[in-house]
Amino acid sequence: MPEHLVDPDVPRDLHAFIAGLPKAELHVHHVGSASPRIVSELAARHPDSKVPTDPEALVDYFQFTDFAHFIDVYLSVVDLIRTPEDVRLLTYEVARDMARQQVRYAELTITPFSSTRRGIDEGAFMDAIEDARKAAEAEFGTVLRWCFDIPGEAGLESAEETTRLATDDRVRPEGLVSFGLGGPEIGVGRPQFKPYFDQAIAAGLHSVPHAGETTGPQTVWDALTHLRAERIGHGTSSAQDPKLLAHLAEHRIPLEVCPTSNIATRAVRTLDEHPLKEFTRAGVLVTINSDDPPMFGTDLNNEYAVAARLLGLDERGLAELAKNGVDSSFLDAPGKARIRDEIDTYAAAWLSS
Ligand SMILES: Nc1ncnc2c1ncn2[C@@H]1O[C@H](CCC(=O)c2cccc(C(=O)O)c2)[C@@H](O)[C@H]1O
Ligand SMILES: [Zn+2]
Repeated sequence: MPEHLVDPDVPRDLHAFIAGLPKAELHVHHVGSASPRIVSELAARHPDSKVPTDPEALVDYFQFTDFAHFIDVYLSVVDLIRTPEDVRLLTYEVARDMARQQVRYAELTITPFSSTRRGIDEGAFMDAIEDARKAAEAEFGTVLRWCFDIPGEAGLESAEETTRLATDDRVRPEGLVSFGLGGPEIGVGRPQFKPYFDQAIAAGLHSVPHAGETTGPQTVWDALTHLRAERIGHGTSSAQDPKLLAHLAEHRIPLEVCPTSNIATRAVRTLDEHPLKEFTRAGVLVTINSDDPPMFGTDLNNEYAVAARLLGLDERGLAELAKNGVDSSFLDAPGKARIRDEIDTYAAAWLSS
């Protein structure tokens, strides 16, 4: 593990336990998962870009003054992905990084609109991700599924296009399981996306919008009411509304919590102010995720270490947290049972050694 990711407040032993713990990741962005090596490789291929080619310089480049700055930088990395081969390489390498962290199953959020509008052919794009998905499963044993998200700030044209790509049987990829909405929330109300989510849900997709990351709890209510959200991306500001917390707990709507992301984008001031503990205290089902790990200088294992510290968890608690991820996923029942068993077997062996 990189030394900067060893939380001194978490015992070394617990870090080691997390590193080997089988996990599911439910909230992680495709382009946002590009490792510094991949980003610098792509930046070198496309020297007209403002993205640094030196991995050291990337660390500074990935320091964000606020959420809008983060999205600017994010889009400069999106600009580096220009060919179906870039897409395939990125997807395959992301799966390799996941496998190293014992991620058995991941729902990867992809924004196909951003690629098709930049000129990548839609059929070639779908072939590239599917090809990488199959290779990753065969070679690394990591099962990937897709969430296609609308980049809300790009307007209803992006909603229209994303919905078409997600629902047209001639283009939608086999691995697609869910439909999302990302990007800035301020000035991008959730209700306007209802018709698109209705279509996606009618086509069999699960609804997983981002909400309450950079705006208040009303956005989470809107995602539940208008977009029929089955899980909430972040949902951070839900902590401000006890009725909402009770609703999420009662209806077992999981939150996809990404603690380090919230600090890096300055959605939350410090980790100690992060509401994760308030969520669990209110009985809300939480899952732990990494969002855009290299951009936020983190990885999924580190997010589990952060959660262990914020929630005061030991090995048993961490195993339960990993099972929350599995239970909240859109994997089929036998697949869920298999990973749950693996977690139990791993934890039992660890605790008896
Ligand atoms: N923490 C996050 N919270 C929210 N979203 C996050 C997070 N991390 C990553 N994203 C991704 O950022 C994209 C934003 C893309 C976007 O806004 C945009 C606007 C105008 C034009 C274009 C374009 O492509 O031309 C794109 C989202 O779709 C989402 O997948
Ligand atoms: Zn996200």
